Amino acid sequence: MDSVGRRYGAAQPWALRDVSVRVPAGTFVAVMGATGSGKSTLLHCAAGLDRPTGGEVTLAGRNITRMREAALTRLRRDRVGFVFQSYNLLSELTVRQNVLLPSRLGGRRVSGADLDTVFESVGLAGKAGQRVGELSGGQQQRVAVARALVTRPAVVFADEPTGALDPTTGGRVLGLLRDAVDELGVTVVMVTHDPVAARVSDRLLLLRDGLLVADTPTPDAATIAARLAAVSGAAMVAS
Ligand SMILES: Nc1ncnc2c1ncn2[C@@H]1O[C@H](COP(=O)(O)OP(=O)(O)OP(=O)(O)O)[C@@H](O)[C@H]1O
Repeated sequence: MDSVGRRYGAAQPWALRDVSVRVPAGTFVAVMGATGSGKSTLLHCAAGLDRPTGGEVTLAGRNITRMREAALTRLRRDRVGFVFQSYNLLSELTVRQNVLLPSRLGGRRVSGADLDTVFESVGLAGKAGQRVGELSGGQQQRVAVARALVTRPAVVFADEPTGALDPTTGGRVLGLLRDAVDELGVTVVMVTHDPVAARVSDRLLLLRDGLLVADTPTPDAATIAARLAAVSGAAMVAS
C-alpha cells in the first residue's frame, strides 16, 4: 500500500490515513488496534474488496488501484483466500461442496489430489462428506481455511479468524495459517484483537485512528498487549 487513505464520505473522518506498507511474499502480518482504528478498512483495501479514496494498492504483484471490477474479481478468486470470524460457510452443504464452491463458481477445476492434501493438512480427512451445519465452530473454521487454501493463493486475508473460538481451537487454526506461510510460502494478513493470536505472526502493524503508528517484528504477547493498550489508550484520550 502506498499512501492509502479511505473515508466513507466527504463529511466523514478518514478511516485510514496515508498508510504505506509493503508485505513481502511469505510473511505473516498481524494488524491490531483499538475498535474503529481502521483494521478492517485496511484489510478490505489491501484485498481489493474496497477501493481506497487515495493512494495505490498492489496485490500479488498487480497494481489494483484502478483495476476494473471484473479483473479484480478474477485476481481475488485466483490469487487470494479469505477467512472471516463468522466462517461464511453454507451449512446445508457438505465440507467438500463448501471448499469447492468458489472454484466451481469461477469455472476452475480442483484436482482430487489437491483436495485430499488440503483436507489432510487442516485435519478434515474423513469429514469431506459431512454437512457443515453438523460441525463444531473449530471444525467449521478449518473448512474455511481449507476453502481459502485450496486454490493455492498467494495471499490469505483473515479478519478475526479466531474471534469465535476457544483458545485451544483458535490455536490450532492459527497453526494452520502459520503452516501455510512456512510450508506453502503463502502471505497472511490477519486482523486480530488477541495478543496471543498475534504472537504467531512475523510482523505487527498497529493502527490508531486510521494511522499506522507501529510496524515492527512481532514481540512476545505481553509486549504486544502493552503496545496495544498504549495505542488504544492514546486513541481514547484523543477522542
Ligand atoms: N461502511 C462504512 N461506512 C461508514 N463508516 C465506516 C464504514 N466502515 C467503517 N467505517 C468507519 O471507519 C472507521 C474504521 O472502521 P474499521 O471497521 O476499519 O475499524 P476496525 O479497527 O476494524 O474496528 P473493529 O475492531 O471494531 O472491527 C470507524 O470509524 C468506522 O465507523
